[in-house]
Amino acid sequence: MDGQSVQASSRPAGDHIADEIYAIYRNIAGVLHVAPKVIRFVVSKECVDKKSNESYKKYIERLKGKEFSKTEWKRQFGMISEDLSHPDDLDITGLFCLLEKLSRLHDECWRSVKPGDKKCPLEKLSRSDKNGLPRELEKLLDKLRKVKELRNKIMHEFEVTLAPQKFSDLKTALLELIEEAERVYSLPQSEVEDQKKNVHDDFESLQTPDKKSIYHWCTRLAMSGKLAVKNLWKTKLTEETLPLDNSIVQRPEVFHSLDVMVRRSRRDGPDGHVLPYPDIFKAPEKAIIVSGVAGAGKTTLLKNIVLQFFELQEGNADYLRQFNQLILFECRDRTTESLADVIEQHFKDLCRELEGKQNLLDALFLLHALFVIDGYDEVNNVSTNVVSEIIKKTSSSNCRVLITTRPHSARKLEMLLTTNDVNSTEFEIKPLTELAEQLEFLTRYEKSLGIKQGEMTESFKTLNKDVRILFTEPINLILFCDMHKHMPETISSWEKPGDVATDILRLYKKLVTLKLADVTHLECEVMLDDLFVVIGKAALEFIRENAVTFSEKELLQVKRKCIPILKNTVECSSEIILSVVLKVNRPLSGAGETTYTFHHKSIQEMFAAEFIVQRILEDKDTLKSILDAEPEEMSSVREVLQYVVQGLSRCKPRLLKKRWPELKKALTDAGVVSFADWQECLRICPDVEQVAKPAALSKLKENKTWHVGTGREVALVAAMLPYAQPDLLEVKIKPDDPSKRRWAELVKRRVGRVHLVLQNPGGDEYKSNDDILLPMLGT
Ligand SMILES: Nc1ncnc2c1ncn2[C@@H]1O[C@H](COP(=O)(O)OP(=O)(O)OP(=O)(O)O)[C@@H](O)[C@H]1O
Repeated sequence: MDGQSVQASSRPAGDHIADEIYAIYRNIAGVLHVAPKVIRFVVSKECVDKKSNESYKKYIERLKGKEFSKTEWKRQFGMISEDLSHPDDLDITGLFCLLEKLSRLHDECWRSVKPGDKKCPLEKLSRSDKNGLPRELEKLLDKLRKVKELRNKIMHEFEVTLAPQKFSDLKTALLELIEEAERVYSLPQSEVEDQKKNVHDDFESLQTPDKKSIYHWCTRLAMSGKLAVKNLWKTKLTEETLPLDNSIVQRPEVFHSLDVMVRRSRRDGPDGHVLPYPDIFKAPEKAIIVSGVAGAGKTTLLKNIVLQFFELQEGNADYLRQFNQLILFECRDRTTESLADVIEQHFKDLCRELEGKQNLLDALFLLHALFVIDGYDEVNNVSTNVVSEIIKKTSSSNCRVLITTRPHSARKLEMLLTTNDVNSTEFEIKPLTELAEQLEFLTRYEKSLGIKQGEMTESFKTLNKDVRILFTEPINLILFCDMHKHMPETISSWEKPGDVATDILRLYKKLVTLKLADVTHLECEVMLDDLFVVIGKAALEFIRENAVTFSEKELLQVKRKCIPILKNTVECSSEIILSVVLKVNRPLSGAGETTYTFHHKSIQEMFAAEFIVQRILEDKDTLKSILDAEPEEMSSVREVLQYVVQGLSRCKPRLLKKRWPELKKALTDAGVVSFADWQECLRICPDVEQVAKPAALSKLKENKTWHVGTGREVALVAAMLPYAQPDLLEVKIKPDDPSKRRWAELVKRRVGRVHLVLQNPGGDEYKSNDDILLPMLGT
């Protein structure tokens, strides 16, 4: 439903609108209320052998003579929850799925029983139809399909939603369905007449819209809901301000269409199946989790999906047609207390009407709405209630949830969904590992930022492969744009990945210095270091509480701490510094107070890490006292600790060695335990042997065969081999993928065989691949 009003031709506009409203009301109530009633009746006839309190799962298991595992059930009956025993909560799609699967299963039952051989579990359901012939369900399913198709058109295409003719089409389709059911199930004439009469009565009662009915509110939403939400979000999401120099780009212009990998279970990691991101909506599950490391592009993906929802045109973003309303909520929000408040932000005008808020909420859950929730890893005491409310209500509605999270909170999220009986599938954002993808990504920004064509991409190509593996996440590519703009000379000096992170903080200092130079001639270097410590400390305090937004009041406290440092420089105000480091955030919903954030959470984490590194360098306090975190706060500082390890390894490797037991304990307390966790650490600290060791040992514990498929994995395995050797090492790579240095390290460190499969690029099957083969000579 598009939510646009079609203009009247010759009649007064008021009349025409009223006609439209009536038509929408009837159509919606028809598909949401009357049609499911009729289909439920048919389903009840198919299920005469099911005991009334028996769940469909138990019933099907009884017929099949075997139990379903959770995953099997999820795969085959995604829409039907495991303990559902009555179809009241199912809409037309769910009912269709149930009837289709059950009828096929019943046919299977009859086929598997030879006459006189064994007892058929179906005692009441008859195999013959009214004419004594073997029952044939295809025609019934066709009639049902017709109803389902009508429903889809009414719910998804606004021109159809307001077409009066569809109301009578629906009635005809339902009456035909009843007649077909009469034949298949040999129904007595009186029962058929009763059913038909009910349909007539229901359609009659819908002739006069009832303003108190929930379908009236569904109609209101269909008329103006989408437009209201579009007005709320479109301008706010269309532009994107880049982290450091506040350049503005148009989001749709720079959007790089990301791929995702399906994750069957958290333990096994992605199953290697790569899909374009729109395919996530093909999953049958109600909840879609999109996970990805810091800066992988989760929020950006959501924002683009929201924008595309408002621009639905023929052939574009078809995957969003299944939804007719969209609600966006950010877990970092610390002021919106309930789902009703979220609804009010989205539909201000409608909510002004009496009982509007509650009615809209109920109507939304009847319609096919998509709840888009960003950043579950950032959930706080307030937003957790809103998220729980959405998930609870989703379980018994037609809505779906799309929710993003960093990987470490995915397990908690999955549990929240499972306990609320909402099934889910997780998709992990695929890192941009290929040079071609990275260049394509940068080219868009080059164009949007007005940089000479090829200038930035050429500079990127000069990076050695070892450094390039750091740029597999969008946030790092964005920071590369900043580096290219402000400190192009440093790019050529990068030899190792660790060189890059320090330069990001240097870049901030340079930008603040430039700003300060406008107002003072004083030497700022020491002062800047002190200010960065104050800001880093504040960054850490907020992260500990899982807060990425600060209120005006909280910002004031930081400013106060800056004042003594700035005491001699009258002209320098703390505002100048903070304006470079922080960005002003008007709440996306337009309601509530203005807040402040770092340009990106990763940058907040880098600042916090820098503060910790400086404190460790003083070598006075324990890490525990520097972190000052409660046990339950430790998981929030996980990425910060990784940056600390990286920073220390670069500036004082000996100190890192000395403080490693403390750091390792802190990392473990922060939840770094499995191989996947250590691997993530190793991505940020690729040359740190202290990290490589636990990564290697945990990997070996999980698997004795190691697979290597990308240049990034070559580096990872090369770092781990000194500490553990797998039984089998299978390398399947494109010859140009790995860095020469990392590949040579891998070959040298491997004790035992390497099973190597080289995937030469198409058209170059006879490539010599000397770079890969040379290090292997003599091994
Ligand atoms: N698909 C994309 N196309 C273009 N730019 C992107 C894309 N994804 C991310 N970016 C850029 O990278 C930055 C970081 O991405 P984003 O904030 O979406 O990451 P995230 O995964 O949500 O990170 P976090 O977990 O730290 O919140 C964005 O501000 C945007 O500039």
